[in-house]
Amino acid sequence: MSIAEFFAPERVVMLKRSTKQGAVNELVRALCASVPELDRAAVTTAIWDREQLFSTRIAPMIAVPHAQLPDLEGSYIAVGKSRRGIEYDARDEQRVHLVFLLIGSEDNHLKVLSELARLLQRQGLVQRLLTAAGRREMYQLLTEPAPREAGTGESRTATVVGEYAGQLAERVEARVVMVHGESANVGLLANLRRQGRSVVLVGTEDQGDQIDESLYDHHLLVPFKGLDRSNQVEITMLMALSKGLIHKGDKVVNVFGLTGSQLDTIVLSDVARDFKLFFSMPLQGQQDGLDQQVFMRAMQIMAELAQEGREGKAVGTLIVLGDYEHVKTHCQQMVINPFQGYDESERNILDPSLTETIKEFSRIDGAFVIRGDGVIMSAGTYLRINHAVTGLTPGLGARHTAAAGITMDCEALSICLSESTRQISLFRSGERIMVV
Ligand SMILES: Nc1ncnc2c1ncn2[C@@H]1O[C@H](COP(=O)(O)OP(=O)(O)OP(=O)(O)O)[C@@H](O)[C@H]1O
Repeated sequence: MSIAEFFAPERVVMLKRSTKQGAVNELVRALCASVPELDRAAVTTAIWDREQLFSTRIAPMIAVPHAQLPDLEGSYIAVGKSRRGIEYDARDEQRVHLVFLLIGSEDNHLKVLSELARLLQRQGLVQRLLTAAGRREMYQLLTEPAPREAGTGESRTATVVGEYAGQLAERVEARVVMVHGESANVGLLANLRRQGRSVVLVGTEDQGDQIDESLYDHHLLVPFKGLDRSNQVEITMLMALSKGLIHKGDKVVNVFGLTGSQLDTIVLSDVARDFKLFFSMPLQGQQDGLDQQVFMRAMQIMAELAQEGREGKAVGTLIVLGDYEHVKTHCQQMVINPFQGYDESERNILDPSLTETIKEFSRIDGAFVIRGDGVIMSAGTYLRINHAVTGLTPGLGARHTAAAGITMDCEALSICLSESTRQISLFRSGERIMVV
C-alpha cells in the first residue's frame, strides 16, 4: 500500500479557521468537494462521533481526525495547515498546525491510519511540511518517495563488506541474506540475486521506490530505529521468523550498519540454534493469529515509552498479546477497565490516535490485555498466575514475574517495560526470549 494514493492536490488546504471545529469543517468541505460520493453530513457526523471518544491529536502539532464509513470503497485524506495554529483540545495548550482528515472504508481503515502515522515519522517531513511555501509543495512532500538517508552511497568499505557478505553466504550456503535497507547497496543486492539467495530488504520506512524491486524478494519493516547492532539483528530475525521469511533449518546472513550509516557489519545466524524459543511462539499465524502489525505496534509503543517516560519519569508497563480466550481466565480488574464500553473498532492498538491514550494509561497499575487482531480488551488488569515462576534474572520483580507467568499458562506473548531499567523484555512459554 502506498499512502500517496490517498492524497489529492485539491485536498491540501491552507486553513483559515483557528478553532478545531472550524478547521475540521474546512477539511470536510474540501474532501467532499473532491470526492462526490461522500455525503458531507455523514462525514461530519462520523468525524465528530469519533472525536468525542478520544482526541485525535497524535503529536504536539499534528491531529488526525478520522472515521470509517460503512459501504465506502477506498480511503481519502485531506490535509490542512494552519500557520497560526488551532486550539485543538483542552488538555494541551500547544496549538496544532497540521490536520489530516481521513475517511476510510471499514476494510482497511486501520491499515491506512497506521501507514499515515508511519509517513509522519519520516525524518524531517513534519518540519518541511510546516515550512512549505504552499499547497503544491505540501502535496509533493506527502507523495514523494522516502528520501535515502545520508551515507547510503556505496563507499569503499560498504562495497568490501558487501562483497564479503556475498562470499560468506555462498560458502555457508545461507539460504537467506537480509540487507538492512538504509545502507543497502545496489551492487550487493544484484550479486545476491545472481547467487540465487533469498534476499530480504530490511528497512524502517518504505524504500521500495528507491531500490529496484526486482533486486530483492521481500521487504521487511522493523518497528523502530536507533537500535544497537545486536538488537538490530535480533529484532529483524524475530520479525522475519514471525512472517515466515526464514525457517528453522536456515542459515541467515545479516548485513547492516548502524541506522543511517553504511554497511559495516556481517552477522551469521543459525536459526535453529539462535532462536530455539521462537518456535513455540504464537506469532506464526496459528493460535489466535497474532497479527504482525499488532506486534510491531506494541513494540513501537513500548520503545517510545521507554525513551520518553511520562512527565519526565520512567514508567513500567506490561502488554499481553494474543490467545485472549485463555488469557481472559487469568484476568482481574485492578481498576475499572478504561476501554470498557467502546466499540472494538475504537480501541485497536493499530489506530495511531490511541497511542497517546495507551501511553497515558501505562501509568495505571496492571497490564494491557490485547487480542491478536489488536483490539485492546482491557487495561489496569491484574494477571493471576497459577505457576511458580522460577529462573527469572535476579532483580526482576512482580511485573516481570506476571509477564513470564502468563505465558506459561497461555499461548500468549508478553512485552514488559521495566520502570527501573527501561529495558523491554519479551516473554514466551515462561522464558525471557529477548531483551532490548
Ligand atoms: N500479577 C500482576 N499482573 C499485572 N500487573 C502486575 C502484577 N504484579 C505486578 N504488576 C505490576 O507491576 C508493578 C510492580 O512492579 P515491580 O516493581 O514489583 O516489578 P518489577 O518486575 O521489578 O518491574 P520494574 O522493573 O518495572 O520495577 C505493579 O505496580 C503492577 O503495576
